[in-house]
Amino acid sequence: MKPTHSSPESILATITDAITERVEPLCRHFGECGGCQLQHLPQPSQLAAKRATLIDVLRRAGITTLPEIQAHAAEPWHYRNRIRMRVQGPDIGYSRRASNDFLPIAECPIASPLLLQMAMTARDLVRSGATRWPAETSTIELFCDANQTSVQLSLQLDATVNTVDRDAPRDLRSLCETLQAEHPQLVGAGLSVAGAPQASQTRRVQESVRVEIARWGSQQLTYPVDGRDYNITRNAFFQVNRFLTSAMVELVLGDRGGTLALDLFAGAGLFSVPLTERFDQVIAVEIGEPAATDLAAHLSACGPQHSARRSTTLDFLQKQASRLAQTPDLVVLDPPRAGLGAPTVNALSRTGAREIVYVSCDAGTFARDARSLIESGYTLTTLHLLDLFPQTFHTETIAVFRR
Ligand SMILES: C[S@@+](CC[C@H](N)C(=O)[O-])C[C@H]1O[C@@H](n2cnc3c(N)ncnc32)[C@H](O)[C@@H]1O
Repeated sequence: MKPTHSSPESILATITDAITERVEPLCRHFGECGGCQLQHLPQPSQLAAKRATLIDVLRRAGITTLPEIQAHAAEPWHYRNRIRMRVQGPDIGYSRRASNDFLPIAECPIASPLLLQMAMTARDLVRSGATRWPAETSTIELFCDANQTSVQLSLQLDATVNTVDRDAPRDLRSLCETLQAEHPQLVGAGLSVAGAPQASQTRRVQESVRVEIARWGSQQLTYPVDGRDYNITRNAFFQVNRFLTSAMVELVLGDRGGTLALDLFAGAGLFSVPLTERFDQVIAVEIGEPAATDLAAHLSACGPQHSARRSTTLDFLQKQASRLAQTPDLVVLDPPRAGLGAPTVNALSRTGAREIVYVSCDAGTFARDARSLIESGYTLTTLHLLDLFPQTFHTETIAVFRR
């Protein structure tokens, strides 16, 4: 196998340089801001570039026989249901491109319009002295449902549990009440500081360890997808593109059904819940909190035959999967960017699963894992490319493997 020398991002940069069709970027911050890389290309060219990158990355991993790549795209602007911004003084912004320097921003056309408006309102309220950020606020995160009916606010402080300002909970309440008067969609908020990670946690989970020190309002919002209501706790993972969530569920489900399905890296259960309508038994595995608690609540409402396990995928596969009553008909995998890695692929293939649906947000680790799955006897039968992150170089794939 030829080693991969270039990252998918650098391959994509080379491909976009070769595309001659250009459009005027919509955002005044484009070029300076680290968030978007592709606003100068029309969406079909962005998709073409992502398709070429995917093929290239798979080829470099030694996978040359590919099914036809089926592309899926939706509205390329205002799609993000979650934005995470930096706070500096009264201002809100992102990081400058290729730098950690702060860039104050006044617009973000990939964000849900309501979330951007709320961020700007909060900034203006603080600027005017009507309220203030809790001392040491470094990050603001806003999360809404697809229809922008409810919003959760998270503030993160650059402090520890021991150094946090005693007025911080009161400042949070004042900020939320003032903001809610302008935007009644605000349903809840939380204030957190970085917590010490535990040695047993994976890198992805360690990054997100937060200790919540104050709360306001409710802790969840209801996120309807295809007529199913998901109750999502403020900081739990949820797919970020509000226009493509339903398409993702449809692609993962297809016309699948059977006796046993495993949903690994299950989050709050976006795929697990509809799988319970098609399979006699669903076992869903998630390690991160608060997603694991949301998952357990969602699955317990689906019937006693279905279960949520709070575990890493690898631990589950190595310690519990051998005790399964039957071979899984289906395994759904949706890992973070780090992908699976060899130990997980090996443990997975020992389950004998007949079909694997692998949802990936990183072409490089997907290509590595796809090669390992093929070497362990699976065939890549279907490949979808979703434009989940328009205007950026990020790719999302859904791949089906069978044996
Ligand atoms: C990309 S998200 C997918 C979630 C879910 N499938 C969805 O669509 O909402 C990945 C999830 O895997 C969880 N996770 C990260 N590392 C894990 C591990 N080693 N074992 C199990 N879950 C893990 C994260 O907390 C996160 O909820």
